[in-house]
Amino acid sequence: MAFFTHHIKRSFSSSAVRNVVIKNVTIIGGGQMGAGIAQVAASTGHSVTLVDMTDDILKKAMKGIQSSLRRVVKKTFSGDPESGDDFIQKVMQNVSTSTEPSAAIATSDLILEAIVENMKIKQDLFGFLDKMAPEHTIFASNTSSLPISDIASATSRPDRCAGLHFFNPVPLMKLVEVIATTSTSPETSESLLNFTKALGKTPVCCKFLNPCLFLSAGHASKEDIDTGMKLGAGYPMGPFELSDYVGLDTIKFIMDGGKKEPDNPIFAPSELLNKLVAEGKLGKKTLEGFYKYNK
Ligand SMILES: CC(=O)CC(=O)SCCNC(=O)CCNC(=O)[C@H](O)C(C)(C)COP(=O)(O)OP(=O)(O)OC[C@H]1O[C@@H](n2cnc3c(N)ncnc32)[C@H](O)[C@@H]1OP(=O)(O)O
Ligand SMILES: NC(=O)C1=CN([C@@H]2O[C@H](COP(=O)(O)OP(=O)(O)OC[C@H]3O[C@@H](n4cnc5c(N)ncnc54)[C@H](O)[C@@H]3O)[C@@H](O)[C@H]2O)C=CC1
Repeated sequence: MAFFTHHIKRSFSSSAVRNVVIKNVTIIGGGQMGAGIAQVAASTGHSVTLVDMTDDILKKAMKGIQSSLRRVVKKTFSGDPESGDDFIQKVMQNVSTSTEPSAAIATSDLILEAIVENMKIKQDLFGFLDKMAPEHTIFASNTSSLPISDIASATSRPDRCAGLHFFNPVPLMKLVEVIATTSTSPETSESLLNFTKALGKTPVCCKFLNPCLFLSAGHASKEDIDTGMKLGAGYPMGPFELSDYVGLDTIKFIMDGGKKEPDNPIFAPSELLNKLVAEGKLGKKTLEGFYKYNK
């Protein structure tokens, strides 16, 4: 089990002299995390633009948001389905989508990146956004494992860059890490902290499992490990189920990122994980990973 040590957690002063009140949010990357964050931000009255590479991806993201909202509304508006439908409609009106983000960026208070877990691609994106965004705009990354300071180094505004690390599934998980680098200004941290609270979330720390370590060491089958962690440790999912849920490509990016710590067994390469990713078996999203899933 490894903690995300790249992420420097801090306590933030509540006496910031001035900060940006985040109202307009552009989210780059409409995959499972970006769509979930868009849903929560829109549900709490923020104006959201969700950006991805194709209209098809964005259509799928909007469909996902709508069906997740239906699940939420079933509980929060039980007994009053009409109000539930109204709520969904209002939330959906708060989200627009685009493959060409320049107009949204020009009015954004926050640009939150939730694209593929790759440093070069994230740096390229941040460098590009830096040229287009207004001066006050804060940049945040949802990265699982990459150092925020390296991503921020692609911009001319490291004081307005930070990590904002949500957990999957975003609509249900209360945790968010607000990650300040040594360059992040207190005002930026304060703004993000206030934004996080406005979303109804709480900043706490997170932990992560490398299940392949246990499997390759021959300790047990994946089924037994998952059962043990659920029944014995009280986890809602075992590590293999959770890895499939997160996405094995994302898990591999995280593990590969650990190469900087070659002596740390947590990041030991896993032949099984590499094989599954090479075969396109990325977990739940491709209907096969460690386990097989029905549509
Ligand atoms: C990689 C990183 O950088 C960091 C990370 O995110 S690590 C991942 C962190 N996430 C976790 O640890 C998740 C662990 N898993 C869980 O908490 C649960 O298994 C789970 C909430 C995902 C699913 O719960 P479950 O009981 O197995 O399944 P299910 O019955 O489908 O869902 C439970 C409830 O949640 C709701 N739900 C599940 N997913 C939802 C979603 N995306 N949106 C809205 N509601 C959802 C369901 O509607 C259901 O509601 P009811 O109780 O009213 O029926
Ligand atoms: N999956 C998880 O459980 C968690 C993931 N994260 C992090 O969130 C980020 C996104 O992860 P997921 O949503 O799971 O990935 P995903 O694969 O579901 O979605 C990524 C999306 O980004 C899009 N994209 C890639 N490059 C782009 C670009 N240059 N411009 C616009 N869109 C682009 C892709 O088309 C895709 O739709 C990663 O950094 C990941 O490490 C953080 C917490 C949990």
